[in-house]
Amino acid sequence: MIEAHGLRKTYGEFEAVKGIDVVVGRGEAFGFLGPNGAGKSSTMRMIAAVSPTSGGTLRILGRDPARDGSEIRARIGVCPQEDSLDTDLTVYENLVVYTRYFGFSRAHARAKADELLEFVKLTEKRNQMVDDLSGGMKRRLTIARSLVNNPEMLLLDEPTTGLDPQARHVVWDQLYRLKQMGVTLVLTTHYMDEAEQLCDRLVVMDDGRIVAEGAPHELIARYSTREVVELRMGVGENEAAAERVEDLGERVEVLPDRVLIYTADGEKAAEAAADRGLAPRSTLVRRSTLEDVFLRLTGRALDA
Ligand SMILES: Nc1ncnc2c1ncn2[C@@H]1O[C@H](COP(=O)(O)OP(=O)(O)OP(=O)(O)O)[C@@H](O)[C@H]1O
Repeated sequence: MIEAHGLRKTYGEFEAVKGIDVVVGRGEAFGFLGPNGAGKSSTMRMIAAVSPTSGGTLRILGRDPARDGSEIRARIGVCPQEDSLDTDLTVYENLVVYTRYFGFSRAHARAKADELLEFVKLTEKRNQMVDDLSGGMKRRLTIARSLVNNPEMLLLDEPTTGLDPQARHVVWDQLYRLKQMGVTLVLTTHYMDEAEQLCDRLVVMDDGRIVAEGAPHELIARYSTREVVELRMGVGENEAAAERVEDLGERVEVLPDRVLIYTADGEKAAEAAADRGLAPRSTLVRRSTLEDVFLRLTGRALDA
C-alpha cells in the first residue's frame, strides 16, 4: 500500500522529513508516533498525494503520486487533523455533498450517507447542523466523510487529539471495526496509548527521522525493561535521589517531575529504594510502555 525509500520533505532550507523508509502492507494498521514537529503530518500529506516529495521514492497503491495523484486520491480516505466540515450544512448533507464530489449519483450518495451515519452512530443527529455536534461527534462525522469512496486505505492525522477519554474510545472502536473489515489504517499520533491500542506496527519519529520500527510489544521488549518504578520526589530532590538508586535497575532516568528506575522487578526495586531511606511523595510500579521506548531513544518524554 505504501513503499517509501529515502523519502524527504523540505520547506525552503528547512528539512522536515530527512530520508525515511516505510513499507506498509494491505490490511495493516500502521502508526507514525512522535512529538509535535517530528514530521508526521508532512509525511502523511505526501502519502495522501497532496504534497509533492522533495526526494527519495514513494509509491502509493503501487502508483507514483506525482503522476497518478488523482487515482490515488480516489482510492484512499483522508481524515485530517482539523475537522473541515461544512458548517452551513446538516450532518447528512455534509456526507451527501462529499460523496457527490467523487462523482457518485445523487441516489448513491443518499444511500451512502445513511449507511455511514449508521456506521459512526450519528443517525439520530442526521438533520442537525454540524456546529451543534460535540467534538467527538464531529470527529466521527469526519471519519464517516473519509469513507464515502470505500477507500482501500484510510489516513488519519491525529484522530483523537483534543477528545475526552470516552470520545477517544468510541473513535478507537470505529477504527477497530474498519480494520476488521480489511481497510488499511495509517495514522499519526503523539499518544503512546493510542499507538499501543491501534497499531500492528509503528515507527517512532523524531526530528524528521525514524528512530525505531516494530510492533508495540517488540519495541517495548527491545528498548525497555519489563517494569518501571516512578518515584515522585520533592522539588529539587531528583538528582540526589537518582544517584542513590542508580544500581537498583538496568537504567535510571531523571525527568523534571520524577525519577524512573527501569528493572525486571519493580516491587523489589521500590522496596530497596525505601530501605535506603528515600521518601518520595509517591511511588508507582508499572509496566513499560511506548513512552519509555521514546524516552530511551530520544532522551526526552513524548509530551515534553
Ligand atoms: N508548510 C510548511 N512550511 C514550513 N515549515 C513547515 C510546513 N509544514 C510543516 N513545517 C515544519 O516542519 C516540521 C514538521 O512538521 P509536521 O507538521 O510535519 O510535524 P508533525 O510531527 O506532524 O507535528 P504536529 O503533531 O505538530 O502536526 C515542523 O518544524 C513544522 O514547523
